Parts: sequence; C-alpha cells; structure tokens
Amino acid sequence: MQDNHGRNINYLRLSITDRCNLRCRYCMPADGVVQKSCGEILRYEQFLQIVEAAVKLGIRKVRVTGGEPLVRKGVIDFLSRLSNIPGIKEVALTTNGLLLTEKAQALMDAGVKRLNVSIDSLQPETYAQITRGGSLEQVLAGLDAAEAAGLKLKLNMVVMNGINDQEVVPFAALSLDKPWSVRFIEYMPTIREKQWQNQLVSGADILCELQRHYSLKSISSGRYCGPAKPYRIAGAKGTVGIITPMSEHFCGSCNRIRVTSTGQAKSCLLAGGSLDLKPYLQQSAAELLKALQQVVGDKPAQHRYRLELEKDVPFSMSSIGG
Ligand SMILES: Nc1nc2c(ncn2[C@@H]2O[C@H](COP(=O)(O)OP(=O)(O)OP(=O)(O)O)[C@@H](O)[C@H]2O)c(=O)[nH]1
Ligand SMILES: C[S@@+](CC[C@H](N)C(=O)[O-])C[C@H]1O[C@@H](n2cnc3c(N)ncnc32)[C@H](O)[C@@H]1O
Ligand code: SF4
Ligand code: SF4
Repeated sequence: MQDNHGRNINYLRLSITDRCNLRCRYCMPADGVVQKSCGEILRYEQFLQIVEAAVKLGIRKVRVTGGEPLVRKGVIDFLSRLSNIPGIKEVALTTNGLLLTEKAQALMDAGVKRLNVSIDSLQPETYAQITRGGSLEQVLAGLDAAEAAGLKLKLNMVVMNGINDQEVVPFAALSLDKPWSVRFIEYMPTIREKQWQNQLVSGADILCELQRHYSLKSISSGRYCGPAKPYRIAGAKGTVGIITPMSEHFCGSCNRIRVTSTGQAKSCLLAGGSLDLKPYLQQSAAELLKALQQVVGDKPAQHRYRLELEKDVPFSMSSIGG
C-alpha cells in the first residue's frame, strides 16, 4: 500500500517480546525495563492474524525482533508458520546472537534465510561493558553456527564516541573475507540518555574513517532493503553499510510499519503515538485490515526527533524492536 507521501509500505517489523538476556547501555537502563505481564503480550496466533491482514495491505517482508526474539518460547515454530503465510516472501530476524549456537540450524529450517546480529565490539571486555555482562565468545560461536547453517548475515554495530568508535576499521575488515554485510549505526537517543549527542558518531565521520583505510565503492541496495547505505571495499567478499537515522535520515524511502509485543502498531520508530490492535483482533479480519490501513495512513513524512529533543520522549528501543 502507498502511504500519503507516495512511499510503498511492504515491510513489517514484529517485536515478539520485551524481554532480553542482555542490558545494552544504549538500549536499556541497568535494571532493565518494567516487563509486561504475560497477559499483555500478544500470543503467536495473534501475530499471525496481524501478518495475514498485513499481506492484504501489500506487506511482503517481516522482520522479527524484540527484546531478544530467541528467548521467547516457541519462536522457531512461530517463524515456521510465519514463513508459510501465502504472500510473505521473506522472514528475517534481528538478534543479539547469544542463542545462535543452539538455534541457527532450526532457524534455517524454519524458513529464516537472513539474520541481523548485533555485535558492538570485537574486544571481550568492551563487549561485556556495553552489553552489561554479555559474552563475546558466545556471539562469535553463534556467528560460526549461523554461517555453517547457511544463513545470510548482517552485523549491526552501534558506533559510540569513546566507547567503540576505534573499532570501525576492524569491523569493516570482517567483510574482506566473509560474505557479510557489516553495518555501522548512528546512536539514536532514548529517554534514558539525555546527553546522547556526546555519544553520536555521525555517518560522515564513520565513512571518513573507512576511507582513510580502504578504497570504497558505493553499491546499490536490494529489494525490501533496509536503511543502510551500502559500500564494498575493493576486493572484499562482503559489504559495509552506514545507517544514519540522525545525521541524514532516510525517511523519504521508508517502507515499514511496526507492531510491538503488546500489539501497539507504530507508523514510525521515532515518532510518538501508536494504535492498539488488541480490540481489532477480536473483530473481523476486515476491521483489522482497516486498522492497519490507518497506521499506514498516519505515517509521518519524516521523523522530527531533533525538534523533540527538549522534551522527554517516551522511547524504549527494546520495546519497539529497533
Ligand atoms: N530511524 C530508523 N531506524 C531504523 C529503521 N529500521 C531500522 N532502523 C535501525 O537500523 C538498525 C538496524 O536494524 P535491523 O533490525 O538490523 O533492520 P534493518 O537494517 O532495517 O534490516 P534490513 O532489512 O536487513 O536492512 C537498528 O538500529 C534499527 O533501529 C527505521 O525505519 N527508522
Ligand atoms: C532493540 S534490538 C532488538 C533485537 C536484538 N535484541 C538485537 O539486539 O539485535 C534491535 C536493534 O536496535 C539497535 N539499537 C538499540 N538501541 C539503539 C540506539 N539507541 N541507537 C541505535 N540503535 C539501537 C540494536 O543495536 C539492534 O541492532
Ligand atoms: S539491543 Fe537487543 S540485546 Fe541489547 S538490550 Fe536491546 S534488545 Fe537486548
Ligand atoms: S524515522 Fe520513521 S519515517 Fe523515518 S525511516 Fe524510521 S520509521 Fe520511517
């Protein structure tokens, strides 16, 4: 479906849980966020009901995220059912990778062909510091398992000033030998981080740093592709990408809507406001479809985050799923 700004909306992101086995500093406060009760979280059947309606709207790609999607019980069976919904051409997953050693093959078998894995440092201590205790070794083993299972991999690194910005080049170097897409993400502000500007490393600075070390070629991005501007280092098997939500937003080509674990449909990641789908799930499929049409209709032309900075914006990345 086209939205009111001429954009084709074909991509749905589902945050299937607000729970997580990490507490990344840029995403959650140290004591975590107040968890929703089980009764508030949508059942898998309800997510499937939403996706079936969304297909009628023109949604073709679904990305499952969280919190950490792999901690939710029954996720593999859910993904398999999702992949089998007629009209869905691609099911992808964004994960912190901690549980991949045990789940990679099952994900592949369930029809997930693409995985985005968040990994913010290649130094064990820095990784543990950013994630508040995560094991880098476990994620690296998970990446090996994912590769062995044949999953296509993208890596997500949130670049933060003075924390991991010196690792941009070592991360990019991973793309030389691996067919991975290594993406550098600008830090986005959350309600917890008032001094966010101090952490932001702009996409332009990241690109500059990469160009000091490598010869980069801009390449075109694929179908249903996300927000990354992709490049290839000369001779590399994989690619690098830069995601610049703050310094150079990509709202003009936005193709997505979101549904949170409690059934709140959001027309934009960085704009307040959502529509509670729960009441519509009790009604007919036609009513649910109308509700989703309304969400697409509400999509803003672009986010206004810079303007809203002075206010406290209730924004929790882990509840929306990025
Ligand atoms: N501002 C903004 N940021 C987004 C949007 N979609 C994803 N991101 C951010 O981009 C980063 C990577 O997100 P992923 O979950 O890996 O998904 P993706 O890059 O959209 O996925 P692909 O389909 O693989 O390109 C995260 O930090 C997200 O929060 C968006 O629509 N707007
Ligand atoms: C919220 S996480 C959920 C999925 C999974 N737990 C993971 O970490 O990949 C989705 C993505 O959002 C990104 N993210 C979270 N907080 C962010 C922030 N403040 N700025 C930029 N990206 C952020 C994470 O790095 C991750 O790639
Ligand atoms: S970024 Fe992902 S892994 Fe880290 S706390 Fe947020 S939801 Fe959990
Ligand atoms: S900030 Fe909102 S409008 Fe812009 S790309 Fe992200 S979801 Fe789309």
